[in-house]
Amino acid sequence: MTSATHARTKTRIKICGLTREADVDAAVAAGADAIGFVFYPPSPRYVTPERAAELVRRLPPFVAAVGLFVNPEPAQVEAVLAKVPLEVLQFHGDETESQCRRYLRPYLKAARVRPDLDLVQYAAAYPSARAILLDAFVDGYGGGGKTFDWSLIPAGLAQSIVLSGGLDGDNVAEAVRRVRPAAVDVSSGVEAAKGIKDAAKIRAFIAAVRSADND
Ligand SMILES: O=C(O)c1ccccc1N[C@@H]1O[C@H](COP(=O)(O)O)[C@@H](O)[C@H]1O
Repeated sequence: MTSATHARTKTRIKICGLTREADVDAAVAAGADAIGFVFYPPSPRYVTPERAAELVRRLPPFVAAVGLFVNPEPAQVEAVLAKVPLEVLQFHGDETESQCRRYLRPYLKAARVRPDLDLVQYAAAYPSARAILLDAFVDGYGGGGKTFDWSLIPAGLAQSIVLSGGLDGDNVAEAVRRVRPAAVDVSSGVEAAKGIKDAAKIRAFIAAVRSADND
């Protein structure tokens, strides 16, 4: 690197929907920045607070635990927070800003992207969000392994972007080069089956992000 070139800020990487010790260990070993636990009971990746607490204990310092919720009752979030030391909350449903910020934790607000969604207006409704997580619109709220048209992402959103939706080891480098998100989030694209991660796919995903960071 010459004095005229600058290293890019590295794209943060979240691996979501973990249910097994081996998958947590694989994600950490591969260099994930954050691990996500799904507290949405209809999801095949759902974990109980007790199970998530066991898995979080394996995390080294500075790997963040993220809790994913869809339209939760406050009592559900409080019950999880009483048992699981989560650094960040992820709201993937139709929660309002005041519903997201009542827990006094950094949070990501998911936008389910489709052509008729005004993302600038959407992001403006969540000024307290740490980032807006962009996911494809799918039935059932998320985790569907579906990409969306990245050209729908406007420049100059007020918050940082976490890009998700159908990312995998084959497409994430292009996604990072085109969107330059603050972070990427993946579930289906690093799985052998729903809720069962594949260590080789996790490694390939993270290597692809890092190669794009260096372009
Ligand atoms: O993973 C789930 O089961 C899930 C359920 C409900 C809402 C969101 C969910 N996952 C999140 O969806 C996006 C995209 O995931 P994928 O990579 O396309 O499978 C991601 O942010 C997951 O955290």
